[in-house]
Amino acid sequence: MIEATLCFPLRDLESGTEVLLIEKRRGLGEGWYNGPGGKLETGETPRECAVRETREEVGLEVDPRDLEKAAELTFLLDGAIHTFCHVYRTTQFAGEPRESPEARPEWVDVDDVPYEQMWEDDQLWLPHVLAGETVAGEFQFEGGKPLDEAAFVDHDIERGVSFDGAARANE
Ligand SMILES: CNc1ncnc2c1ncn2[C@@H]1O[C@H](COP(=O)(O)OP(=O)(O)OP(=O)(O)O)[C@@H](O)[C@H]1O
Repeated sequence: MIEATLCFPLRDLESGTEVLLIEKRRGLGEGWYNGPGGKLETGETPRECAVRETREEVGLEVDPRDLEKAAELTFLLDGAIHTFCHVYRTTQFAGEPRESPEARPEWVDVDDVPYEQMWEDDQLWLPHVLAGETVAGEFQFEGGKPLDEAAFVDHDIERGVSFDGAARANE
């Protein structure tokens, strides 16, 4: 099983709230929009991973204490867990987004997210994350690897879940 993270930086403008998305340039989900994120390295906590991936992919500095846990997503492929993903949002960050070999960053209005150019499951959970809610979701794909060519067949979503238990403070 792959353990991964996604981080959604948010900023308030007079025109509304914007989220920093990336257009992924290589690897899983290439060509699609997503948040900065990726797989945990050995010995790394999910928060540390989200901080590192946000720095590496778009050049923003985030303090792990400013990351708010927003979702836990389980992606199943042909009945087995393929990826478990920790999702964070933050309104606190330093620096200006810059391009990297992995990603092209783009601020988009939260009401204008390009769901048709994203993973099919994103439209089911990301609106809640962007609205400040918490989500636990399970998403089933079928048809063999790679995951981004498999068919999305079923899902189960719980909203308003708590991730704040003391034992989970580092997640
Ligand atoms: C199935 N539906 C999905 N919906 C939304 N997001 C999804 C996702 N499935 C995977 N993700 C995310 O996609 C990133 C890939 O991780 P990432 O390490 O960049 O993968 P990639 O294969 O490019 O590997 P390397 O760059 O070699 O590490 C990682 O944040 C992961 O949480």
